[in-house]
Amino acid sequence: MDFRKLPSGAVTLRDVRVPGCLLGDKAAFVKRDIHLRDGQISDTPGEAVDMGGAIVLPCFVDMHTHLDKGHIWPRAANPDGTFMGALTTVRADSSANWSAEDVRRRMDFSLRCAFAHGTRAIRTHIDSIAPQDEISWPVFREMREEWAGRIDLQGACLIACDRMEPEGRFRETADRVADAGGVLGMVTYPVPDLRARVEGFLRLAMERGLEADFHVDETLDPESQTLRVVAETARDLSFDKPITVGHLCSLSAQETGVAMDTIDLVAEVGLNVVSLPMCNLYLQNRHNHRTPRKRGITLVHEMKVRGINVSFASDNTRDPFYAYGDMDMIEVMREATRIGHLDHTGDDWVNAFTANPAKACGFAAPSFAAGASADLVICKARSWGEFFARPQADRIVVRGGKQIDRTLPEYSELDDLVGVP
Ligand SMILES: Nc1ccnc(=O)[nH]1
Repeated sequence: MDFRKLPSGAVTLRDVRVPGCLLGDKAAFVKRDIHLRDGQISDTPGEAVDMGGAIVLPCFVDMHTHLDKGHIWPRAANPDGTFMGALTTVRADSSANWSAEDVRRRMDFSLRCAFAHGTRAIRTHIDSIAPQDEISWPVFREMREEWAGRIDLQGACLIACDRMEPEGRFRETADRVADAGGVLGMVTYPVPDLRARVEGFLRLAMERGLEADFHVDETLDPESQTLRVVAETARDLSFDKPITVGHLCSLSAQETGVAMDTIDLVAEVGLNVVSLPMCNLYLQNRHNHRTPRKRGITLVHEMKVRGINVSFASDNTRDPFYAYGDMDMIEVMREATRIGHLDHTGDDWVNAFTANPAKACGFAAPSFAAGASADLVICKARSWGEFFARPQADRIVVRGGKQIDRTLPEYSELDDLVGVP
């Protein structure tokens, strides 16, 4: 198997393995040949290439990112690695530096990384405390257009619940989001009038026909139970668009009965869950010079058995909320598998990086059927053991039937924006 170059015309990938769960098959992998022709998966063979049993995955969906914050680290490092350190550092940097040009160049950098690693669709949160919404949303719209056909982009506004005034300036932000075809997003903390705020927020979404996406309980304080308020309010309002809830770290610190009761409610209301294990591992349970004891990942196994649509995503990249990351969903798979013990628990977790996030966000479902767009990631691994043992840096990414150039952008491109390390 030549892992450098596929032929440029119609091709048959001979002897590849597709995860069975992506084909509705119970087997861990299904061995088959895949024909690519005219940009699509085809029934008609092309030039045969022996792939030696390589795993083929559909391109990834990264449903929770922050492209507007990406790569500010060199000029805005988190001083102590904590959540508060992240919040205050980002606030200062955004008010000082987030011009349209600054946001555009950093977003484009992240999109090029994501594309090179094999991601085809991304939802990004966009910090939208006025007046930043006026700067970042037009940039997002430009980028979405520029990247159409390579990466499908969705935007969700991001604002803390105590800054979100449903009768005030936030109405304008909601209009801007609606006008851009975006998703209404908010961070929930345990504030005294949270229920009224969530209700006001969801009513704004309903009036505009918008989906909702919440950052919820990103803390290990077991008393932070805003997930219940989001679920109950959505149920009481009969909110009928998809809702995504992200983080949910505090569930992992709560007494089991309390947490399970809340998860049952999440299943009943049909919320989509996205876990961000890399960012959680970085920020949660951090006290300098003390070894962390907790991982912060939400209760993904308990959710999965209850039929909740569970996904994983990148979250932040090289910013104060997460110092590392490269928009690489195979890194997310590797880390999530280690952090959350996704191994030894069945063979269908790959859905949580492909089909589940597509469903949560309404992106096209991955498909290996003839006629589907040929958007594939091919790895030099014949089992999950081989797959997870290496970073798959030599993967092939095929988009629209063609192998893409996977060269990553150089960090030095951003030196004039963010400083030289
Ligand atoms: N984990 C995060 C919470 C809030 N904002 C972010 O950018 N990231």
